[in-house]
Amino acid sequence: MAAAALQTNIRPATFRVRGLTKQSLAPCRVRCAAASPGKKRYNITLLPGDGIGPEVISIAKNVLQQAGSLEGVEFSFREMAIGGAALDLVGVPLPEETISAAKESDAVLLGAIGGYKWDNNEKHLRPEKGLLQLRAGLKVFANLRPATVLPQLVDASTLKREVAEGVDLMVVRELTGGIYFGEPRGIKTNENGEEVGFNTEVYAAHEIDRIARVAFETARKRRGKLCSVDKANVLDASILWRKRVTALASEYPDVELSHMYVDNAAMQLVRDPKQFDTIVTNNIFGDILSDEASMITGSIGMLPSASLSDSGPGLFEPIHGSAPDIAGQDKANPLATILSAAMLLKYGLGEEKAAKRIEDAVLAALNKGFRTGDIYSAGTKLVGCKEMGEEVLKSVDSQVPASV
Ligand SMILES: NC(=O)c1ccc[n+]([C@@H]2O[C@H](COP(=O)([O-])OP(=O)(O)OC[C@H]3O[C@@H](n4cnc5c(N)ncnc54)[C@H](O)[C@@H]3O)[C@@H](O)[C@H]2O)c1
Ligand SMILES: CC(C)[C@H](C(=O)O)[C@@H](O)C(=O)O
Ligand SMILES: [Mg+2]
Repeated sequence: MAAAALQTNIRPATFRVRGLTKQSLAPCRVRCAAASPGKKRYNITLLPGDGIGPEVISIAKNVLQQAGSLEGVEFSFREMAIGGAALDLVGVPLPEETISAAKESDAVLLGAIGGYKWDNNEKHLRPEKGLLQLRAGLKVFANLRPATVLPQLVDASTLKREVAEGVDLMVVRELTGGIYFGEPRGIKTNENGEEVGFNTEVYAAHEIDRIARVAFETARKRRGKLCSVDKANVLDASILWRKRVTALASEYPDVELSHMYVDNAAMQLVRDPKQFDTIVTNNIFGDILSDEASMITGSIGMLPSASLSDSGPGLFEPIHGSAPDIAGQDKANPLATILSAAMLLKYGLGEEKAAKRIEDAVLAALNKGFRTGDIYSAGTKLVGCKEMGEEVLKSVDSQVPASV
C-alpha cells in the first residue's frame, strides 16, 4: 500500500550506474539499455517534497526532458515522496520505497522539504530528518554549491555593482559528517535538574581527506585557488581539518591553498567576494556560507547544487528551502532547480551538451528580461514561477545545437 501511495509515473529501472571516480569526480558513466535506437536512457528519481518544491520540480522536469530530447537523451521519471509529504502519506519522512528508488536510479532531483505544519514534530519525524537520511543513504559527502553573479542580475544583488560584478565562486561543503551527524547528541537533564542540549562536531581524517581532494580537484579545474574555511582557533575538529587539508596540498602544487576562520570568511564574502575561487568547508559552515553567497548573486532562488558520492547516483537540489511564505502562490523562482537539473546532466550523467542547453536557456530567458519577484529590478518583466519556466522551455526549444 505504501509503495503504491508513494509512486507516480513509475517505470522499471533498466540499467545500473557505475559511478563517479574518486579522484576526479568525473561524471558517472551509465550503461544504457532499452532506449530507442541512437538514444540514451536514464532513470531519474524526482522528489518534489514540500512547499514550493512541487512547483519548481514540475518545471525542471519539463526543461530536463526537453534539453535531453534535443541531445538524444531520454528519461524515465519516478516521482517519490519525501519530507512532510511523506509524513502525511505514510508517517515517516524518508520511506523505504523512496530511498530504494533513489539508490536504483541514475540521479535524484529534489525540490525542497519542510514547513510550518511539521515544525513541532519530534526530531525523528521532521521533514529535515528525511533529507539528512537521504544524503547519508546515498553517501553524497561532496556538495558543490556554485555562486555566480550573472551579468544580467548584477542589479539584483544586494551588494554594490563593483563588489558583485564578476563573482564566480564554488562552495565545496562536506555533507554527510560534522555536527549534523555527530554523536553524542540530544537533550538531557543535568545534575541541577536543568535541561541541556548538546551536539558533537566530529570529523575523522578520511572524511576530511576525501572532501579536501574533491575541493583541490575542483579548484584545479577552476582558477586554481582554494580557501579552506574552519574555526581552528577554537574547535578541535577544525584543528584536525586544517592539518589534513594542509598535508594534502603537496599533491596539488598547481593549487594555491589558503586558510580562513569562518567568522572572517562570512565578513570577507560581503566585503570582497571576488577574492574567492573555491571554498572548502564543513557541513554547518557550508550551509551558512552558501546561503550568504546566494544573496551576492541576487537571490537564494538562483543557487543550484550537486551532491556527489564515490559511486552511485548523485543528488541534485536547489540550496533554498520550501519557502512556505510563498508556496502555492506561483511566486517561486524556479531557476535554482532548473540549474540543478543542468548540474544533474553535467556532474551526474556526463551529458554536458544537454546541460549547456539548459544553462544557455536560463541566460536567454534572463536576456529577454523575464524576472521572478526575488530577482526583479526596474525595467525588467515580472513573471511568476510558471511563466519563467515556460520562457526557459521556449529558449531550450529555440536554441541552435549547443557547443560545449
Ligand atoms: N534543502 C531543503 O529542502 C531545505 C533547505 C533549506 C530550508 N529547508 C526547510 O524549508 C523551510 C523554510 O526554511 P527557511 O524559510 O529558513 O528557508 P527558505 O530557503 O525556504 O526561505 C528563505 C527565504 O527565501 C525565499 N525563497 C527561498 N527559495 C526561493 C525561491 N526559489 N524563489 C523565491 N524566493 C525564495 C523564501 O520565500 C523565504 O523568504 C524549513 O522547514 C526548512 O527546514 C529545506
Ligand atoms: C533543511 C536542512 C536540513 C538543510 C541543511 O541544513 O543542510 C538545508 O538548509 C540545506 O542547505 O540544504
Ligand atoms: Mg541550508
